[in-house]
Amino acid sequence: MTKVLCSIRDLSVAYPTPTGAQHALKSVSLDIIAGEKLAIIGESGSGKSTLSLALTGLLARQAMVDGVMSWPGLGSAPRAGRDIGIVFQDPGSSLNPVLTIGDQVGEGARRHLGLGRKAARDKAIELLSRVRIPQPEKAAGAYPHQFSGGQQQRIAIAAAIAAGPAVLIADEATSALDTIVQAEIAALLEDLVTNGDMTLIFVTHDIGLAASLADRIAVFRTAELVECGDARSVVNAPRADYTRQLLATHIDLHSPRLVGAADVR
Ligand SMILES: Nc1ncnc2c1ncn2[C@@H]1O[C@H](COP(=O)(O)OP(=O)(O)OP(=O)(O)O)[C@@H](O)[C@H]1O
Ligand code: NI
Repeated sequence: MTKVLCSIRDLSVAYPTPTGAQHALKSVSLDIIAGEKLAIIGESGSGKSTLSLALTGLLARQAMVDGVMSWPGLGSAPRAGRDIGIVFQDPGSSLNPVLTIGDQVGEGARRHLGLGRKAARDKAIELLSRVRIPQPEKAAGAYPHQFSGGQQQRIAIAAAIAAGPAVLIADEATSALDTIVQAEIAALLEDLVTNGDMTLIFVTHDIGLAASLADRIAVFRTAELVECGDARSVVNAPRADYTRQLLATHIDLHSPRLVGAADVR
């Protein structure tokens, strides 16, 4: 049975600009199902990050918000860091260069789960091993610059899931990485969700990556949700012209991956 984790109805978000309010989301309605992997795709500026921030409760102060967002699956709005974790494109911006990664990963567990120093460190080591950082005990004492970009992103993911959130949002979390590392991070996210009873919201430009990872795909264009459905149907039988265009562009660029991932014939 499907359980609705979050129900979004007629959500609009606008930002003030010198020429008046500009919509980043326009009357978006969407249900997020508990335990699903939902990909949010669309071109730059379509509102994907605005939706991530609205879900996390981290919208900019000047954002004007209308509509309803309810969390029947949680009972109340999620607390950022506790019930909902988020990782961004650039792990450098979420990791503090002067703190050991053990301290950073353990921080969420200390703050939200009330663990003491020693327990938080043990938890950090467990999480680092879960995101497959080699030699996690040793790694816990090291600083971010001692790791590659892909490893830093794994560390940021470990920190985001430290408090055991129900939802993890990965906002272009793989975009800055090369293709192989990108695929590894996507596989890690998939594994964490499958084995961790978590809902994954995966924001990307890349319909191929969305098709290979997600159960459902929501397609955004200029602040509007143009279609949302089962990943296979969105890829094999898109309803919106815009989705067809995205697929056509993708097939030009990377047809083998998309074909392999989604059985497009
Ligand atoms: N804090 C802000 N203040 C003003 N305008 C903003 C703010 N954040 C986003 N916008 C505007 O809202 C629109 C949607 O932005 P958003 O970041 O949600 O898009 P996106 O789909 O995530 O794009 P990208 O793929 O480039 O990350 C854009 O026109 C953007 O310029
Ligand atoms: Ni974005």
